[in-house]
Amino acid sequence: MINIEWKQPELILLDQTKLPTDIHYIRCTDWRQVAEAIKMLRVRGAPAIGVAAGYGLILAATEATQSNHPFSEQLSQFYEFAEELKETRPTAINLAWAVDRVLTLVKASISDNAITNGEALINLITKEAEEIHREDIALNHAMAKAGATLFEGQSNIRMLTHCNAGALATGGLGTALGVIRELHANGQLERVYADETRPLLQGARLTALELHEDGIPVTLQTDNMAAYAMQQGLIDAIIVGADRITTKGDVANKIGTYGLAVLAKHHNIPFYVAAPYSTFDFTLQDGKDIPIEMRMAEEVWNFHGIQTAPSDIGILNPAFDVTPHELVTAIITEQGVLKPDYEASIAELQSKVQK
Ligand SMILES: CSC[C@H]1O[C@H](OP(=O)(O)O)[C@H](O)[C@@H]1O
Repeated sequence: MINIEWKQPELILLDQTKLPTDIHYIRCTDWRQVAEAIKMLRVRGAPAIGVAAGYGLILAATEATQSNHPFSEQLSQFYEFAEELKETRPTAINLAWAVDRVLTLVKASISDNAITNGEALINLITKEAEEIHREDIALNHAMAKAGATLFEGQSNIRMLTHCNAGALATGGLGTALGVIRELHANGQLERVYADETRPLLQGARLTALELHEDGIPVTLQTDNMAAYAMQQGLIDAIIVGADRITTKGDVANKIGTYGLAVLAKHHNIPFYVAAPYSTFDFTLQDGKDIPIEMRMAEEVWNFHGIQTAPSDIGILNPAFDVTPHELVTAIITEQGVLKPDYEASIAELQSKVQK
């Protein structure tokens, strides 16, 4: 399954809301289609929405430069479109990171008079969007290798994961699932316990699908079974992805992650987070300041058209929660494994990736 593919002049996205039963691709020729796909989680996963947004900017620039207006006005229109794309989901920093990376390059090229027309603008954005995608694929492989170092000498590993941090959440192998794939390839993995991950079931629909297709033994459990699995001694380690990590190591990830981290502490089970450098928010120290996306109520009282609760009651539907750094055993990145003191190890990461 191809998750995201740029085929000039279209961005082809696998509609993940229809998995695991239907393979349906969306052919985006308008940046608004990309924005809708991100908002409705047709494409989802922190790195993947960054990659998709990068390609969405090509479509935005194409529309903005089709008018007969002066290039300066076309650029203003492009910047407006870019901001709308950036605002589709607030928590995953990779979306803003990708848009800002392209905009920074565009503005620098404009000020150097390196681009003076629509064609040059589109070519510049296309190259950068493709580079963001290529980079994410490479980062996933490096992260998988780095994560496997935490399990040297171990075998028959039983791993619990939450939501989907796999190929469907990235441009490549996956973050958490990239490490899982590496351990499987090394013959070290016994089984993965996948939380179904209510309300949108990314674990059941996506992670179980990815692992099953790869021949990796997977056991699906409802989210409220995770505590039982740990209490019964079925879990050796937990590995999850992330949507935003602060400079002191607080981690925003899919709702339910914080509860797993508390349980892991209680049961003395290592709790690992896997994320590329583009998931770190080097401007934010405290996890309580991470904006948490509150999603639509019907995602909780309804699933695929089946009503599962009264529709006129109060509904709480935060898409993410924040795990304090004290509960995180290690953070796996493409640059290596970060361990406490996270302020120091994340500062070292920042110096490596921003030099
Ligand atoms: C590779 S990390 C992906 C990260 O994004 C998911 O959220 P969503 O499905 O709402 O985009 C989840 O938090 C994953 O851990």
